[in-house]
Amino acid sequence: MSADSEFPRPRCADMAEVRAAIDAIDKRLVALIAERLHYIDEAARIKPRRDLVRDEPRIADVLAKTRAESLRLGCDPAVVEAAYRALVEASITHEYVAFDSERSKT
Ligand SMILES: C=C(O[C@@H]1C=C(C(=O)O)C=C[C@H]1O)C(=O)O
Repeated sequence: MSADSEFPRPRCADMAEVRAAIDAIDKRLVALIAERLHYIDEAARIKPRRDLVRDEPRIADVLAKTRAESLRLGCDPAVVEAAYRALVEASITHEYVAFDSERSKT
C-alpha cells in the first residue's frame, strides 16, 4: 500500500477543525501507549535480572525501525525520533518500577 493511501490528509478550514482532529488522534495514541505498556509490564515479569531492563541494542533497534517507518510514511523523522526517545526512556523507568514490584510480591 502506498503511503498516500494509509491515512487521510484533509485540508482544514479553521483551528477548531485542526484541534478536533488532533484530539481524536490523541485518544487513539493514548490507547496504543496503554497497550504498549502492557508489554513493558510483561517484559518486567519475564526478564530474569534487573540489569537486563535497559537493553541498549534493543533501544537502537526500536529507534531504527520507527525511523524507517516515519520515512516510509513521508513524515518528519526527527519528530518520531524525539517522541520515541521519550517514550522508551519513560517505559524503562516504568519497567524498573514494575520489575521491583513484581519481585516484592509475597
Ligand atoms: C521492553 C523492553 O525493555 C526496555 C524497553 C524498550 C521499549 O520501550 O521499547 C526497549 C528496550 C528495553 O530497554 C525490551 O527489552 O524489549
